[in-house]
Amino acid sequence: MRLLVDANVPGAEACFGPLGELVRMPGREIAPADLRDVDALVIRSITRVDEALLAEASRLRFVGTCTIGTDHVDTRALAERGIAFASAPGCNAEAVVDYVLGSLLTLAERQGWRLAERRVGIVGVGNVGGRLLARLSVMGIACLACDPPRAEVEGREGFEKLETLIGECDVLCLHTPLVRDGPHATHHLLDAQRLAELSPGTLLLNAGRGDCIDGQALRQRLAGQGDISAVLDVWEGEPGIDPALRDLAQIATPHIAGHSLDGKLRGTHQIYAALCRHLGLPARLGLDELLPAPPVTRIALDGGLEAEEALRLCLRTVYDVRRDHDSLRRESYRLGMARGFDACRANYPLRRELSTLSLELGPKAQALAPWLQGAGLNVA
Ligand SMILES: NC(=O)C1=CN([C@@H]2O[C@H](COP(=O)(O)OP(=O)(O)OC[C@H]3O[C@@H](n4cnc5c(N)ncnc54)[C@H](O)[C@@H]3O)[C@@H](O)[C@H]2O)C=CC1
Ligand SMILES: O=C(O)C(=O)[C@H](O)COP(=O)(O)O
Repeated sequence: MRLLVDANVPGAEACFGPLGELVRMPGREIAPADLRDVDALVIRSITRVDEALLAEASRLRFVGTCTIGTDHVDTRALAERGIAFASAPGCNAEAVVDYVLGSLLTLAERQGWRLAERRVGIVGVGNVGGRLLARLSVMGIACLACDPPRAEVEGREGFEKLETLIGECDVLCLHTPLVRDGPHATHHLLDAQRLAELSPGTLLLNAGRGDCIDGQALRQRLAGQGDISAVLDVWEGEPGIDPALRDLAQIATPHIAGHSLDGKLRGTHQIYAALCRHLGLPARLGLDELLPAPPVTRIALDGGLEAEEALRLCLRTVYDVRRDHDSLRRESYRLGMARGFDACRANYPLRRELSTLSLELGPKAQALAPWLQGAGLNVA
């Protein structure tokens, strides 16, 4: 069996090597001719799998994406050809929540506010939004949730309209998939009109898909009135994103919100397990065998910090979102936008999830235990 695997899929040799001949390629460069003799294709979000890519893929029987999002895959075209498909739901959701909390606490520090004073609106309450809602709620942060597809199935209780979130929240977090049509389409979900309705002082964060916001309208809103802030991890036209929008966003990162090593290896392992099932083989390799020990495992706090400061400190021990903001600026100036954007992602430094950190609290810090545990730390 011949497997073609994106060069940015970690753990591929250990997982897929024993199953057949492994070929690695940068995901954006995979072309129809590369699939001629390939039986299984393993990708991330940057390889568009459509009719054109499949034109010469007569041997292809399995496509797996080690990502949550699937908008880059024409699943109907695969089904029509009898090609099995698998994605990795939830694999990097914890990493995205770490990113969101790290970004909010960074802006709170820069702009002089506290998370406790803010009401957070979460749009898209699935694996990512649901975990974010759970963590913020245990931390006592007021939240409103909007998820019309879930409300339709589960009932409206606990869900609000997008207009309510826009009118009542200080922070709006977008965690929706990109859906181009149908009753719950998300393409330009935040269009010029909805962006205009955001109250002054609102913080808008997008870690879903870039096309869920009208980027040109957001640029105009940020540049024109300068009264809202934006944290953007995803963009229209990646990797050649709008440099003006990059400069206007308070935090601008190159689609790395989910890029913890834990999240990426979970994604690889989920696709490995799906491919083994497809082949009727046992998945012999466990996820634990892929994950290395984290470089920092314990941190001790003795008091003198209030809860949000303590969380900011712990988060920055495992992951500092400012590093990714700085590297996008630096690399996009050095190499040009598209090459710089992709270079940050290809050379992404080691990042572990907050849950890999155990926290020891001295007697004076014990009162913080439930709040910090709710935020995602293991409190010893
Ligand atoms: N920036 C990054 O690195 C990452 C981005 N993502 C993106 O975030 C998206 C969400 O991820 P998950 O939570 O894991 O996906 P999920 O599929 O578990 O949840 C998505 C939720 O959005 C809801 N939704 C769909 N249409 C909606 C609409 N019009 N308005 C409000 N809610 C709507 C769905 O009902 C669902 O509950 C992914 O589809 C992916 O595109 C995911 C992981 C990493
Ligand atoms: O899981 C998803 O969906 C994502 O957006 C991924 O975190 C993106 O990973 P890459 O494909 O950009 O490596």
